[in-house]
Amino acid sequence: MNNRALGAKASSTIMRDERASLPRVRVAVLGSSRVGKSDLLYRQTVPINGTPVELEVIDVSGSNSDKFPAEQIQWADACLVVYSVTDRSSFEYATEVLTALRRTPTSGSPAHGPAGASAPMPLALLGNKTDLDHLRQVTTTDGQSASAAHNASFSEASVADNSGDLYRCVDRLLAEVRTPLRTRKFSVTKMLGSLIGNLS
Ligand SMILES: Nc1nc2c(ncn2[C@@H]2O[C@H](COP(=O)(O)OP(=O)(O)OP(=O)(O)O)[C@@H](O)[C@H]2O)c(=O)[nH]1
Repeated sequence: MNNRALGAKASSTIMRDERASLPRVRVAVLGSSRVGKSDLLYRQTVPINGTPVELEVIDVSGSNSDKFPAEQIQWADACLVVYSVTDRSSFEYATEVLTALRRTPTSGSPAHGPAGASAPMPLALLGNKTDLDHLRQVTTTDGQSASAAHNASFSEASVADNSGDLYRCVDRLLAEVRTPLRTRKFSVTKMLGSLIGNLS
């Protein structure tokens, strides 16, 4: 193995080790077929309320996109429900999913604190494919009303355009996820820094 390969291996090990110790936040993506879910999926380290967490955005619809994945959302810390603004039936399915999610008791997933101390699951509704405005079957007002009725945040985006709307939508959703306490580390450096700061 040459130095470059060794270096790459070492840094990937460090990244893996760092990631392994981070609290994990999982966002479940739900929605009908062909609404654009696969472009939404990612995994990366992000800060939530100042704490770095390992964020996973995962499609839980599986092969049968029109069946409510009750079991798969049990581990989720937040849900992102997606429809296409060009497909009325995908919007209707999204509103059914929001209703079902609001009825589903939240589990004791790490980001929601100890089991039993359940807070409402943070939900976001996302209308995708706004670049196809001429084919619209769902108005912005429809989306806003449905999200307000289910206490979900609302965004529209063109995921294909990669305009940053998606990240703003996920950011808003994450702001509602309580910071996981499970593996938060006590920072001696920070504590010393603030002590010295207070003394000087
Ligand atoms: N015009 C446009 N097309 C999009 C956009 N997002 C996704 N698509 C297209 O929509 C089609 C379906 O996207 P997918 O990501 O496969 O949809 P999905 O929801 O994962 O579909 P399933 O795997 O069947 O559940 C693809 O051809 C995408 O290229 C968008 O913002 N605008």
